[in-house]
Amino acid sequence: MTPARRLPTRMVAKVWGRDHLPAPFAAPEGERIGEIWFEPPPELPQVLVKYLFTSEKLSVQVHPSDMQALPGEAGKEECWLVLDADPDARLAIGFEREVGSAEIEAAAQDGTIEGLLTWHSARAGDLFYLPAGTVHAIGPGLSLVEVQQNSDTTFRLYDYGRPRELHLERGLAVAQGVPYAEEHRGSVAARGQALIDGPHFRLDRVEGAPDAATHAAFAGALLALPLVGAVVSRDGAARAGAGECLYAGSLASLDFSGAEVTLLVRAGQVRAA
Ligand SMILES: O=P(O)(O)OC[C@H]1O[C@](O)(CO)[C@@H](O)[C@@H]1O
Repeated sequence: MTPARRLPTRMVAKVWGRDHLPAPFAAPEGERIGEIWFEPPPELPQVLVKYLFTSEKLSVQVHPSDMQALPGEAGKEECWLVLDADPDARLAIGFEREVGSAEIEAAAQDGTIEGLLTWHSARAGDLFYLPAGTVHAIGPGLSLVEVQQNSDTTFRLYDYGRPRELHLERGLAVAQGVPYAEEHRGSVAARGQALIDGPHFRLDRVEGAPDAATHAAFAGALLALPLVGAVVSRDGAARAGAGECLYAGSLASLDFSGAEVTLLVRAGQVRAA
């Protein structure tokens, strides 16, 4: 088993990102940072974890499943755990009513697609799981952790006239014109510790040290992201504080005595095609 180590981060500038990030993050002078990625380690290549910080809307977009992805691409299911939200922050997931492909296409072209989507209010602790094919957009004023399949395959349907590439044809081929299923929405208050146990990844939120059930659920390779406090490897070689991410070969190799709130992530049972 390779020793635990802190993962390198990658800051990604986005038109919808922020000039000023909440502590402990800091955007380089003059850069509008939207995403902070933790580079997936070779021992756990299936999942990618990012922080997202918005000041404007993301594109209206959709991702393919593994089955729909072309060679060289990967499917992308994702979930969002909201960390902080402006009082009026919202995100769009799914349609208000069933819509056909022709209607989605026309609405993407004339910009009315925003009005066809369901805009959900978002507060700290809210949780949203997005199966592939779910049309979505994240609104301004949100800080969240995104756990996703390790894939960068995004099809933009509409981008508010911003000069970025659209992928209408491929997006329409995978977009599901249906309302968002309520079962995919949750919260820390309602779900407690085990937040998502899906085909592609598992996400837990642990306060203090993990209990026996969590140890059983995280027997193999995992990522530990402290939100409050710090996690260290028992050999003392690696440490992560808030805003950082540790890779470890097993949960048992980590010491949580300085941890207050930590996210744990591991791969699910389905391997990318
Ligand atoms: O195309 P945009 O608006 O930059 O959004 C892309 C981003 O949206 C997300 O898919 C979240 O919905 C991120 O994983 C991705 O990097």
